[in-house]
Formats: sequence, C-alpha cells, structure tokens
Amino acid sequence: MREANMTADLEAPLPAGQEDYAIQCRDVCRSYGKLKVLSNLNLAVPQGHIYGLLGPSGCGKTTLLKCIVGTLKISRGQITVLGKPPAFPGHDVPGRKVGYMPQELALYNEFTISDTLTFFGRIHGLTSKETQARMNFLIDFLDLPQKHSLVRNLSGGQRRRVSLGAALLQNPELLILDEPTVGVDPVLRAKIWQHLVEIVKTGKVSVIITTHYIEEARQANVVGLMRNGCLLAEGPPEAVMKQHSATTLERAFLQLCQTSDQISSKRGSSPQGGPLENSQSFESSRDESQPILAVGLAAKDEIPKYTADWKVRARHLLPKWRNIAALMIKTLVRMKRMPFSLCFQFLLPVIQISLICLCVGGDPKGIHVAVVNNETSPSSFSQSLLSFLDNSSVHQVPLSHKDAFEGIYNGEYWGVIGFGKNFTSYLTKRLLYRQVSRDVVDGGSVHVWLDFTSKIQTILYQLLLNKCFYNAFVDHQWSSMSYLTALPIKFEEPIYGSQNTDFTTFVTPGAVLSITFYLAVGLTALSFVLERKEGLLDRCWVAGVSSLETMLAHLFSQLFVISVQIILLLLFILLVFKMPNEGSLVLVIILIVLQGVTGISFGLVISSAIDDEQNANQAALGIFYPNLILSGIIWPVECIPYPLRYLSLALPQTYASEALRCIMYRGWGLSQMMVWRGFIVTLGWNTFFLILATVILKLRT
Ligand SMILES: Nc1ncnc2c1ncn2[C@@H]1O[C@H](COP(=O)(O)OP(=O)(O)OP(=O)(O)O)[C@@H](O)[C@H]1O
Repeated sequence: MREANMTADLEAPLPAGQEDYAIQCRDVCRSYGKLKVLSNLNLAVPQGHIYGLLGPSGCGKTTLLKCIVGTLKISRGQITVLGKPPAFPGHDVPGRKVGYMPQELALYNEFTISDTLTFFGRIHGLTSKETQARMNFLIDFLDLPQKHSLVRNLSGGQRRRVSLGAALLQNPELLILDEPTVGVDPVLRAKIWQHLVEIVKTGKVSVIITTHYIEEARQANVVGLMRNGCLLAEGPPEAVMKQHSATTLERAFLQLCQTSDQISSKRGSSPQGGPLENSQSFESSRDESQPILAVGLAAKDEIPKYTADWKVRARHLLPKWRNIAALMIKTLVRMKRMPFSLCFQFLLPVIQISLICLCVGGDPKGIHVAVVNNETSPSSFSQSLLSFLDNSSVHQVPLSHKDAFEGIYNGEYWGVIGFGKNFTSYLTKRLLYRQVSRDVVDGGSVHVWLDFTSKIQTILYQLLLNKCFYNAFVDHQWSSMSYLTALPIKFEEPIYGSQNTDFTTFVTPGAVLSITFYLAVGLTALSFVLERKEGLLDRCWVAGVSSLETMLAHLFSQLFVISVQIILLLLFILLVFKMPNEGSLVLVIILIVLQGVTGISFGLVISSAIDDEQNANQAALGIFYPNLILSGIIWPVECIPYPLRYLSLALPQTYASEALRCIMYRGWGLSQMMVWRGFIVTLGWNTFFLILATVILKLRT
C-alpha cells in the first residue's frame, strides 16, 4: 500500500529505457576544492546486475558511490538511481530501497549486533518479527558472533560483516557496497559473492560493489575500470579481458592503464592532438568521457529533467516520527550502556550550583588583621568595640605600631586597626559636645589601614567594620542616642527582597541558566562531529533519516537529560540552599528548560558546522567566558559600558536571567515586561539556532 502511494507520488512514469538501469551517471564531475576527483564520468548499472567498480586507491570510487547515494553533491552532470535523482522528493532513495555499506565501519560501538540491526530495522519500517527473522539469517550467513556481543568488542573483520549485515537487512532493491570484503577470509568472501549472485538472479536487485581484490570481481556481471576519476572501460569481465587478450582481469586493467598513460603522454607531446596510429587509434580518437566497451546505450540516453509537485515536496519535508523514535531509542540505549557517564551528567549541575552557592557571595572568614590598641583599660571603648568584631571573620592580632605595619607591608595582614590612647574620652567628647578640636575628632576615630588590592574583600571588610560599629558597639553603649553617630540617611524596609540579601542570591538565577545552557551545549556539541567522522550520519541519511529528524531526535533525547538535571538543580537551590522563590515554580521550570533547549540547539549548530572534535570543543569553550561575563550573571549589566551593553542585551541569557530573578525574587508573572521579554528572547534564539543547525546539516549532507 505504502509502495503504491509512493509510486503515485512520483510525477511521470519513467521514460522508455530508464527502468533498465538501476544507476545512470552522465558527465558527472566532482571536486574537493581544487582537486578534481570525478571528471565527466559516465556509468550505467543495468537492473538486476552486479557492477564491480574497480580502480587503484584514490581514483575516486568512494567519492562516486557517495555521489550516487546523495551524501555528496555533484558539481556537474546527472545521476539517476532507481529511476530518479537521489533525494528527489517522494523517492525512496535515500530510504529502504537502498542498502549502503560505507567504507568506514559506521557502527555504534556501544550497540550490540542485535541493537544495530534493530536500529536500522526501525528506520526502514520493518516489524520486529521481520527484523528478527532477517537478523537470524544474517548472523548465520555472515558467520557473526552472538547477537548480544557488543560491537566495540568485535574484531575488525567481524565489524565489517555487521556493517554488511546492516546494508542487507531490509532486502533492498539496490545494494551499494564500498569494499565489503576487506578483512574477510576467502571462504566468507566467496560466500558473500555467491549470495550477491543469487539475489541479483531475481532481476529485482542490483548491486554496485567496489573491491581491491580485482579477480573476485570476475563474478560481477559488469565491471567498470576506473582511473583518475574516469572510467577506462566498462563491460562484462570476459569481454574486457578478451579485448585486451588478457587471462586475468588484473592484467586487462594493467594494460588499460598503460595504454591510457601512453595516450596521455602522446597527447602532451603532440599539441595538435591528432589521431594516433594503428592499434592506438581507437583509444586516442575515442571520447575520453566514454568508457571502452560501454555496457549499453544508457550512456548515450538522454536523462530527462524531473519535477515534483508542491504536495510531494511538502510531504517529503515533514519529519517521520518513526525515524525520530528510532534515533531517540538509539541515544537512550547508548546512554544506558554508559551509566557512569550518565550519572556524571546528572550530578555535574548539582556539583556546580553547590560550589557557586557555597563559594560565591559569602562573608570573608579568618582574615588576619593587626590591632594596634594604645588604650590599656579593659573597660575602654576600644576593647568593647573589638569584642563586637565577628571573630569567625576577623582574626585579631594585637601588635605594636611598628610590627603591625611591617606585617601589612609583608602581606601578612589585610589591615591594621588602630586606636589612640585617649580614644574612649575623645569619642565621648565627640558625641557629647557640638564643637570639638581636630585632635579630639582624630583621636576619637578608629583608624583603619587596608590592603586595597582585593576590592571585594576590602568592601566586605568595610561593611563588617560599619556593622560592628553602628549595629553593635553604638547600640550597646548609647542605645537611645545612637542616632548621633548615624548618617542622616535611612534605608526603609525593602520593596522586594530582604535587608540580608547577599551576592549569592543575585548570582544564583543567572548561574542556574548558565549551567543548564553550557551542560546542554556540552552534551550536543560533539554529537554530530563524532557521528559524521565515523560515517554514521551519512549512513543514517542514506537509510532515509532527514536532517530535521536527526535534529529533532537529538533535541528530544537531550531534553530528557536536561530535565533530570533541572529537577536536581531546583531541589538543591530551593531546598538545600534555601533560595527564595516568590513566583510561579512552573514559570521557573519552563524558563530553565527553554534555556536548556537554547544550549542544545546551539550545540547542534556547532556540531553541524564543525568537523573535528578539537575545534568543536574550542568553539564551545570559547564562547563560555564572553557569554558569562556579558550576560550580567556575575556583575550587573548596568555596569557594562556602551556599546558592549547592546551586545549583552542581545545575548540569550541576559534578559532570561533578569526574568528569572524577577519571577523568583519579585514574584512577577508573564504580565510583566521584564518576565515575558526573557521568554521571548529565549524562544527567538531557540528557533534561530534550530533552523540554522538544520540548514547547515542539510547543506553538508
Ligand atoms: N573529504 C575530502 N576532502 C578532500 N579530498 C578528499 C576527500 N575525500 C577524498 N578526497 C580525495 O579524493 C580522491 C579520491 O578519494 P576516494 O576516497 O574517492 O578514492 P577511492 O578510489 O575510494 O580510494 P580507496 O580505494 O583507497 O578507498 C583522493 O585523492 C582523496 O584524497
């Protein structure tokens, strides 16, 4: 039924002659930068045939196969696979009609053989019964170890056979096999060839296979001998051998190469490029792009232009939940196989937020301060004042004037507190009389010398002394007249927050968002990089998984991880560190989850755009500090100079941190601009990153 629908989707019936060829390549060119790998290559794989693609290492075989399956775009020319160009809307190539075994192993190391085949079975829409039946056959046929063996524990040859099994799984109409027999023993090699010969006999299956063992390709129905990006010859193996009077394919190939070299060198020495004589005349006068002994007329046939109507195109773009589910199950299985890594991922945010709450914003402890007290009486004001200093914060070291200053210059003390010998009487005079001499003012003051190299420490120290003097000492000595020493400024009850709000309270909301964001970036930044490197991304794409599906599957499965992380984070900040939350917990959770999605989507952008782990890591780490500092998480945005502040406001976490603070500490809801602005900016970044990542991934596969 599905097949019938699909056929109906395709616009016009295939032109006469097209259905006879599983693959047609016409004037195909492909370069990597300046390196021209395929030049005007023409090739035709007849339906129901095995096509052996032979050639020396580096001649462009793998490149050609990648162009055929559509993972590489061609620079010029035309390719049709099973009647339509690869990736044509509504076409099943890529999809279940094609089985592709890339040159790389392209297997998930944490999977068992059974997981691997089940994963590809799900993508191809096989029922579990069908997958099981095929799995049993393939394990037996490919002489694989037990199906519960982990891929990472298999030998090189066994892994290649699992990879071949994945290509054969859904009984595809077209098999594209890149060196399937490398590392396989001769008995099994013969068995694989025998199987290929059998499946093509039905006439419904076609195979294109590359191999370095030229002689084994004699079992192919057609061979193409490739060199320097062109086909030197194409035809049945016997015909190729006969034409070159060779007893082996290898010899025939050698002769073709020699002839080709001679022609090239003669062309080089004969500027006119006139026809060569005798035996070489055929070779030299022939069209370079046409192989000797072309299989049929396919190479000359006109390949029509294909079009698809908008409905088919629209349906082609829609993600398939089956594929998304298969990819998500894959990620969850991989996570299950790495329990320690998963636990670490869950615990990391808790460790980070605990460290922030414990180490950032607290009062100083154990500061060594030298005390030079020239008053000796135990009932003096200086002694009383010093007794109110918090001993856990300040460790007082009584010293002489000389030793105290020597100590502070040597960095032993953060400050010196000094009292004159008449401090008690002068301070009393200062408070009781309206007019006193300068000496009385000076002698009735506590003199403090501080090391100002640590600004924050100094501020905290000043606050501590003020608190000690005003709140404790003055209150104790002159409770009814304490206003005499106070500044004529009164701080009323706070509108929001409390008088005791510390720096930790300011930092925590931004830190929670930042931790969620960066852990999500870390989870995803390498996901495509590694999968691309191992050929898994291409393999899944050929199996019919689109870029959008890959992206959504990653997003959903990582959402599971960040959800657990967020629950643990909130439990810690609200219950263990007792951060206030005056607003809606639902809004808090939604905002943090959305920031996690921003992190995931930004990680996906990195991972789609960058090919190698080191660069991807550097990109993720490189934005960490600028973003942390510019987002007003550690220090308020209001302190950032213009025009940097504009940049700061455009970043994903600036308005979001502000919104989270407003929800948690002011109890505001979505009706307040400062709250909804945080949500809108976060959603905007999410959409932008996801679209960008999908586009980059699509352009690169
Ligand atoms: N991603 C790439 N970027 C740049 N050059 C590349 C890339 N992939 C392949 N090449 C170059 O293209 C040429 C053809 O490579 P290709 O892998 O197609 O050869 P091959 O015939 O399959 O070789 P082998 O039999 O050794 O696998 C080689 O010179 C190779 O260095």
